[in-house]
Amino acid sequence: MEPQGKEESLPFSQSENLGPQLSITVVGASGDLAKKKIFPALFALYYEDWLPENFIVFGYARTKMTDEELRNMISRTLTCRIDQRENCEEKMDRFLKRCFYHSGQYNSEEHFAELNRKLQEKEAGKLSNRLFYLSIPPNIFVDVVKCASLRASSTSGWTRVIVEKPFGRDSESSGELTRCLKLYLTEDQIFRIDHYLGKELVENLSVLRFSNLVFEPLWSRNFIRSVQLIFSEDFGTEGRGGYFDNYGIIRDIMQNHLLQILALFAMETPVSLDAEDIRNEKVKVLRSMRPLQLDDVAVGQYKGHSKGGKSYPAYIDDPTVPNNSLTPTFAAAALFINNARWDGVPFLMKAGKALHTKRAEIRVQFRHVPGNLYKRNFGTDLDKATNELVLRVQPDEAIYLKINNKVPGLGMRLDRSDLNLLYRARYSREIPDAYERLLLDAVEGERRLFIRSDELDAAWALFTPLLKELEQKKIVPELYPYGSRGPVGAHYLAAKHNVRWGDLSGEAS
Ligand SMILES: NC(=O)C1=CN([C@@H]2O[C@H](COP(=O)(O)OP(=O)(O)OC[C@H]3O[C@@H](n4cnc5c(N)ncnc54)[C@H](OP(=O)(O)O)[C@@H]3O)[C@@H](O)[C@H]2O)C=CC1
Ligand SMILES: O=C1O[C@H](COP(=O)(O)O)[C@@H](O)[C@H](O)[C@H]1O
Repeated sequence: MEPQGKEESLPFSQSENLGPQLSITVVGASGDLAKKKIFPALFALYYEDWLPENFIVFGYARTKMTDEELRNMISRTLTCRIDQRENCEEKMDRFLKRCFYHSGQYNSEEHFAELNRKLQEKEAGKLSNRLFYLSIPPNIFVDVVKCASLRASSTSGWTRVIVEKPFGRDSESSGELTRCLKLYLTEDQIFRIDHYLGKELVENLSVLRFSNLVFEPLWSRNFIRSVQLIFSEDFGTEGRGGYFDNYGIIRDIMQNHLLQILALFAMETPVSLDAEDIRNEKVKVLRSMRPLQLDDVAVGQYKGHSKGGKSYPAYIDDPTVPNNSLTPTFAAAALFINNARWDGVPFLMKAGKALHTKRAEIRVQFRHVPGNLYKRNFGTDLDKATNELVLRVQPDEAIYLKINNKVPGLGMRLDRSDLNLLYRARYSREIPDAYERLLLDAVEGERRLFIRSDELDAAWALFTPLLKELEQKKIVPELYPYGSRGPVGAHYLAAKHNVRWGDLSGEAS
């Protein structure tokens, strides 16, 4: 049965926190992310009364649109977990009445001054906080931050800016972006989003470790043999090839999403749950990492493939991708943390597009049981008998622990079994989208799940030399068929570190 615990913080309507006016401006409102994620997340928060009673949303982009056209766009494209709920249409009508649009250029102070006038009109002289969500390509981040901060900042409350990734392509460009953003904003105003930090299972990682006696004592090189962070998508870069070719899978997924999970996983116990305490510990992990070498990685790129009468394109078939592109769509890497807790433990990362399945998970493989009394029951492959803790981030969120168990009956036959916490069986409530959690945190000024500039610097310091080497040496990625399990190089990499990929063991729960 689902637990009936009281929520720690209450929705606004229940806490009677009418508070100041909140004005959210989605810059790039005509774009893919705004339609797919941001407006649906705002509506879901509104539906569940998490937003203050007096909030408004402005869309801003170059595309000419009236308020009514923006509202039509939102309701037409809106698909979210609330869709089938009671009163959804009625609530949607009320939500849409709070949505407005202003068309302008991204580098025009005058256009942001016009936006400011419209915002002031709606805010009607009340104490107002303003949140800007930069859902635009990175080359215009600084223009927008400049214009918005000079011409459309709140004069009575706070002004915060959510910045989407990518935060640069390497240490240098990321440092330059940070320097330029800080000409107009303080670090406290910048909310760098990594939506993986807003995923339920990623947030739960610390709860699992720090509030269960059975896990924390095992969380070190003494008991853990390897940690695997796995991201796979069963579709290619369709429609985003132009962006992707300039970044590649290491920048798109590893340097941010997987590395953030690694830092959370491996950090020492923070002094408190305060954002700065947590981020201090994450930075220490990132700074303790062994520099990445070329032989710590395997890269791949998908090629065309036909299956069941259907043909799937190669990466380079995308018209926006040059046909001699060496950009990896798959990478596996072995990372090490040079500290007392993790010395010698491989943290294996694997990320790929156009693979056989869509999945994101954290797999913790434990060491062999020393002097295992039941050794002979496992045959020659003792690796098959090690415990493994799996946090399946998506799809179908779950936490399960692989254990050895006696098959009931006479005699002594052992079996691999799971202690399984499957979220959909345990909790009847829906899991909020990561963007809902992160938007709400930004509104509430909770920075725990956002990336601080020193974390970003440390993340780029780790990956930049490797990325440069791959590019300078023109390393040719190993081709793998669309829809396959990826290049064989990933297996050699794991084998070099004496481990196997848990997701390919055929035992995934
Ligand atoms: N889409 C996704 O799934 C994800 C996106 N992101 C990041 O979020 C941000 C937004 O992504 P997404 O919505 O896909 O981006 P889009 O390419 O859809 O761009 C968003 C809007 O920005 C404007 N725009 C696009 N290209 C240019 C340009 N060259 N110069 C000026 N304005 C431009 C367009 O609005 P108009 O022409 O009306 O001004 C467009 O509607 C990006 O930084 C992206 O990397 C991050 C994770 C996932
Ligand atoms: O940041 C990104 O994430 C998406 C995957 O996000 P998910 O929440 O759907 O798992 C990925 O497709 C995209 O390439 C990348 O930029």
